Amino acid sequence: MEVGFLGLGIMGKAMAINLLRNGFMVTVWNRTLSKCDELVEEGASVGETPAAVVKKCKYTVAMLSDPKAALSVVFDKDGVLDQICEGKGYIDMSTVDADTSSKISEAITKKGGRFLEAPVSGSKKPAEDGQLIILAAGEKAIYDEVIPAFDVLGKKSFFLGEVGNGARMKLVVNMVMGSMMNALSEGLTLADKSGLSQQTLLDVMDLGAIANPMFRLKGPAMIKGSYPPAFPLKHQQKDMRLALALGDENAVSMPIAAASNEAFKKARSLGLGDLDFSAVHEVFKCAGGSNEA
Ligand SMILES: NC(=O)C1=CN([C@@H]2O[C@H](COP(=O)(O)OP(=O)(O)OC[C@H]3O[C@@H](n4cnc5c(N)ncnc54)[C@H](OP(=O)(O)O)[C@@H]3O)[C@@H](O)[C@H]2O)C=CC1
Ligand SMILES: O=CCCC(=O)O
Repeated sequence: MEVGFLGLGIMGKAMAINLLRNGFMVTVWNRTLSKCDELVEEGASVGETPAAVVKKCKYTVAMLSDPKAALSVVFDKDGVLDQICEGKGYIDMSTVDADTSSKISEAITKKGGRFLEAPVSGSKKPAEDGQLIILAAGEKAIYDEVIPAFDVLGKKSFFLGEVGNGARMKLVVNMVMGSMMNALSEGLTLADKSGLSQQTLLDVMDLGAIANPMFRLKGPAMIKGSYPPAFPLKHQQKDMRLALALGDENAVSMPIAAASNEAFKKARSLGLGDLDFSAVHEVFKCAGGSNEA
């Protein structure tokens, strides 16, 4: 199967490499074109523009930072819309809101193309290992056709119905995850200020009902103040913002998510946006003071 891939950031690069290593022919494009070089070494071809990629491939996948990027790659000059037509499919795996996804879907289908949104749960390592969780929605026929690619990228795919449901599900999941990260940061800071060992706190939690892979993976690095980016904090704050907007639309009160969003915003204002989202811990350390050296 020949697949186009637009967006070679942390996630897109790992996903495109996985496709190449599993026998797919992949044509890549990235706004910063030099990022395509590593993919070429893995056997990819390069398209000069999103339109050139769509022209060449029956299916094109996008993995872009946010709604602005997702819209720009479709609607701008030399974008996806220039070449999308009957017989071609566009699969947007970026995390965006349902409105953005619907706008893209409408424009693609108006030109005879087919659209699937398919945001993912799972971060850099699951992307490298083909262990993502895929939250697809849109046209079922294209979903069925691209299952071989999803089977390479992920460990489980869900088809959630009409366009927008994949985006909504993804935002709810990340809203919970972001709030959990804030609770962990607060707990680590409280333990430290109370004279307790932060590592012992992690050990205790890992044996009980609130044990989870995220605390296990991120906790030890957070104690050390180390935040190499797997999921950039600026993207987590974007997801919190979009989840809060979904709450507004549905009159759902979300005080925990709102407080967490404030902490992520504060972290961005401290220049931590490109670090891992666990760097929100620094906000709590600043507010609470730290007994760590
Ligand atoms: N990292 C993670 O753990 C996860 C991320 N996600 C979601 O996946 C998406 C990608 O995340 P990730 O790979 O981490 O992000 P990165 O920041 O690493 O990569 C973002 C990508 O978007 C491109 N981009 C940004 N703005 C524009 C624009 N205006 N026009 C064209 N391209 C643009 C970047 O291009 P350039 O290289 O030129 O800057 C880059 O290819 C996001 O929606 C994120 O929320 C979902 C699950 C997990
Ligand atoms: O959107 C990012 C999700 C990160 C994760 O699921 O670990």
